[in-house]
Amino acid sequence: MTRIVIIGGGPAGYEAALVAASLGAEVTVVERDGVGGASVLTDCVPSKTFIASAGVMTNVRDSTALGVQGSELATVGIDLPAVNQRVKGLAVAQSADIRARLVAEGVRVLPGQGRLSDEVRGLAEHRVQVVDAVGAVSETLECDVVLIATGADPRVLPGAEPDHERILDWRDVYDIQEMPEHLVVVGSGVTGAEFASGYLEAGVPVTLVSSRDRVLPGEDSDAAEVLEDVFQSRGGRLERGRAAGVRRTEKGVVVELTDGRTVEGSHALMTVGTVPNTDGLNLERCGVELAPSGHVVVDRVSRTSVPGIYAAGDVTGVFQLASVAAMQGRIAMWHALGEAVTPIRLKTVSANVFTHPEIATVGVQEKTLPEGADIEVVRLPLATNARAKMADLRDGFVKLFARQATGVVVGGVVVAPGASELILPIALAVTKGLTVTDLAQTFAIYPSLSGSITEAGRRLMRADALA
Ligand SMILES: Cc1cc2nc3c(=O)[nH]c(=O)nc-3n(C[C@H](O)[C@H](O)[C@H](O)COP(=O)(O)OP(=O)(O)OC[C@H]3O[C@@H](n4cnc5c(N)ncnc54)[C@H](O)[C@@H]3O)c2cc1C
Ligand SMILES: NC(=O)c1ccc[n+]([C@@H]2O[C@H](COP(=O)([O-])OP(=O)(O)OC[C@H]3O[C@@H](n4cnc5c(N)ncnc54)[C@H](O)[C@@H]3O)[C@@H](O)[C@H]2O)c1
Repeated sequence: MTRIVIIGGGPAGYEAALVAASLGAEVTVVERDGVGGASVLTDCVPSKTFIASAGVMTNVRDSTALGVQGSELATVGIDLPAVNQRVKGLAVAQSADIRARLVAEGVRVLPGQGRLSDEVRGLAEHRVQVVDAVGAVSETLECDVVLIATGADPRVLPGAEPDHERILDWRDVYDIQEMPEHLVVVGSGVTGAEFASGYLEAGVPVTLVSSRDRVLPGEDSDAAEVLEDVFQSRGGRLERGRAAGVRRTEKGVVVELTDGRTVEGSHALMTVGTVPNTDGLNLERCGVELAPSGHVVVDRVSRTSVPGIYAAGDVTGVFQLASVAAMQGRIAMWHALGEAVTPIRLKTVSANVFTHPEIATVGVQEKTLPEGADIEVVRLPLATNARAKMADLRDGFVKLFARQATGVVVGGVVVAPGASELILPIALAVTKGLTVTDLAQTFAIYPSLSGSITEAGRRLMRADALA
């Protein structure tokens, strides 16, 4: 029986464990904080749960336009301790569910910090030590396959170290007892944009410090523009600049920018990226290659430079998404256990920014298209959609990319409330090589936002030259 040790129990680790167990391997997961990983306990699940509450505030605020009375923002508010309790309760419950599933499938779950302890490089067998809370080795596991799935932690900007009271990272926010009087979010990547949008929705004055020309530099620029416009129209403040440091004052915090300007607030939320968790794993000693960024280098079937050692998830820096982490983990196990496996296809990954409105993307994107590429683009503003008009939704659009010659759909962007749900037909088309005609001939519900997707297909459909 193949013996597998997985270090890290987040989506990469637990999904890999489920696959390996179903294929008859002997599987041990070593996890230092809790099954479900940062994804479930501190990052993805908690932030989306918080955003669910904040989003209700937006619905209330916007309902006046639909003729609803008594919905003035002054009369509603967020009960932060109740929201925090809900966030933490849900995370703990989900972690327990995943743990129970692993145990039911015969996976051994060991608490502790895992580290490789191969004494000689290149052996077919590997060793993993489990270190307990006081630093003692509680067990040494011998195995045929190791999966490194240790995730990533918040990057700390020197001079802006979180004090976890006023200078926060995104894992601290569920411990504060009162809503910030004025939140300064530093960093406008996906994490910064989501929290800035969420707190603004919840009624907190927010300043977003963005070191780039546009927030969300990795996203479609039209989508980022919509987001900036909505953020500012709702009272959010954008401050272009790079933070050099953050210091506490008597009343709150001062964010110092590199050009000498300052931004004051009651709290600062640091969202300046992540660092992979590779410290103390003995990777270099065992010959596992790391990129200059510190991420573990893997190929498309999650192999590292050492036979029998795989890596998956945020520690690899390949698209930091729970869905990608999980797929990399599964692929690693299919490969290690001799199953037929398709190498990961990153162009088919769909991703969503949970702001208001949401931004969902899949496939090729405009900014990465080479000059003169054989790609046609159509963009339909949400404001032209009948259902959107009924719900008074004005901000957003559907964008579709297709090959000119064949009509095959190769990418799309949806900016709308619920874009995370609306992207699926485009993702399916991209994954399965469906054409704009396939989309155009699909019945969408009338009236529905998804009608804009089939309409985009029709706009790109060409007359049949053979008709
Ligand atoms: C604020 C925020 C919101 C996000 N929202 C989304 C979202 O909506 N959708 C989405 O797809 N992605 C989201 N992400 C990204 C997503 O959380 C990550 O891509 C995902 O957690 C990666 O999973 P993972 O298994 O690689 O790592 P993790 O979930 O980080 O799990 C790794 C685990 O390994 C443990 N570990 C580390 N070192 C050791 C060791 N030596 N021994 C034992 N255990 C160890 C850690 O404690 C952790 O529990 C978000 C990220 C952030 C920061
Ligand atoms: N909805 C989701 O799926 C979701 C949500 C959150 C995060 N994530 C993923 O997690 C990963 C990390 O995201 P992130 O947003 O935490 O990190 P990031 O690295 O994507 O963004 C950090 C931002 O901070 C900026 N920055 C860095 N130093 C700065 C400074 N001194 N002053 C001002 N700005 C500064 C950078 O320019 C960058 O735009 C990403 O891959 C992201 O996709 C996904």
